[in-house]
Amino acid sequence: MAGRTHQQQSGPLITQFFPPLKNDLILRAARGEKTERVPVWLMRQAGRYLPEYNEFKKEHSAGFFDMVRTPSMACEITLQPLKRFDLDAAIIFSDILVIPQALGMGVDIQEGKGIIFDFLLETPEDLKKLNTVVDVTTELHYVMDAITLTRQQLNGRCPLFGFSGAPWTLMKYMIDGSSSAPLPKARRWLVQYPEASRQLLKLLTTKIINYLVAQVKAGAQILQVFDSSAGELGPTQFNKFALPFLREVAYSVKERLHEEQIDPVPMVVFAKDAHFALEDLAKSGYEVVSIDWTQKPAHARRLLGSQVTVQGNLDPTLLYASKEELKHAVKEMVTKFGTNRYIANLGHGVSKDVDPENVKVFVDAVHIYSEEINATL
Ligand SMILES: Cc1c2[nH]c(c1CCC(=O)O)Cc1[nH]c(c(CCC(=O)O)c1C)Cc1[nH]c(c(CCC(=O)O)c1C)Cc1[nH]c(c(C)c1CCC(=O)O)C2
Repeated sequence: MAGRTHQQQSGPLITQFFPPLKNDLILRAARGEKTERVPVWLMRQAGRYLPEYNEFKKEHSAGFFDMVRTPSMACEITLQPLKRFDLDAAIIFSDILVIPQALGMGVDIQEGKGIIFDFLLETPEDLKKLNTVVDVTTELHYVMDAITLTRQQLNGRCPLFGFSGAPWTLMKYMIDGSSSAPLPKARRWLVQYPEASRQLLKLLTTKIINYLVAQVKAGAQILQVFDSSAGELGPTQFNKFALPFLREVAYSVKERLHEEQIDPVPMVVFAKDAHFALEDLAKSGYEVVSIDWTQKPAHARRLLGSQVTVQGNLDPTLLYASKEELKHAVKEMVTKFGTNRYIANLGHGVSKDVDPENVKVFVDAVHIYSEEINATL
């Protein structure tokens, strides 16, 4: 499968050729095709639980966003977990907060302090502070450069994920400043300022679409949209303020790629804790629905139907269990989901103090058990 893609470089489209793909398991699983084993990757597979990540950061005296903004560094960190584990996908090292940054909200991430914004959106008046005309494809060019470089360095080993935060989750961070704000003002905005909320969500949706299309042009082979704060909304608010924008992202990205004669890529939606939304998510234009660990595999499958692939959902804390317990949990997970239309992952990201050896046990166990199950079919 030769990976042909186009890359926009401040002018006409140029056609780029990347090394042929040797492992397309995840793309096949996303499209609903049979796979000889279940593909596996982990959210936050590059990061602080890897000693080589911490060493790299120290050696270069680099802050998190320095590394994100330097393509050679982002590329090296993206590849770190692939040197240790038999993963079936890479995900570009970056963050969902680059979009608020492009809109003019400075954000930093500091050890021990978490996320720090220069300012937050307090009232609709503050929307005037945003750089609404920004072209994210030029402003975030470093992400596209990192994707192109990483795709070359991967040398066809496995597909590369591009990603973005979802409109609601980005709105939530731009108003509340973190995932654990004591007084959730973002939800209050939806009630008090529904029109301004829609205006902000619409703005984010437009930027996200442009950003995801640019990532595909740069070489991303599959995309994930993180709606990590979806579960904070009840079903009514989710249907009004999250789902329509998630749908627009999926349909518009596909339409834009089609218009520009670029091959479509599978899209994954991760709406964390949105139990009530599974049936709607299955019809929202994404090929894959990623679920968190609080959902029962068989029940989730039933609600999602047979037209989408499921991704997930091991409880991330099981990476602290003994190797035997972990293997048992993986076996149970793969057995319950079955080996068709399934991508194994955690139900959320890897925590920073997990033993990398257990990540290896997780990845290998998915491969071993899914091959065993397939052999009996
Ligand atoms: C909500 C969210 C963010 N970022 C992201 C989400 C959605 C997924 C989720 O819910 O976890 C997504 C994200 N963040 C990161 C990636 C890289 C790709 C990957 O390996 O999955 C991805 C896909 C790297 C990162 N993003 C971050 C790190 C740690 C940075 C460091 O080295 O200090 C990494 C590796 C920082 C980050 N960035 C964000 C948070 C809450 C934090 C932690 C802040 C803290 O507690 O210090 C925002």
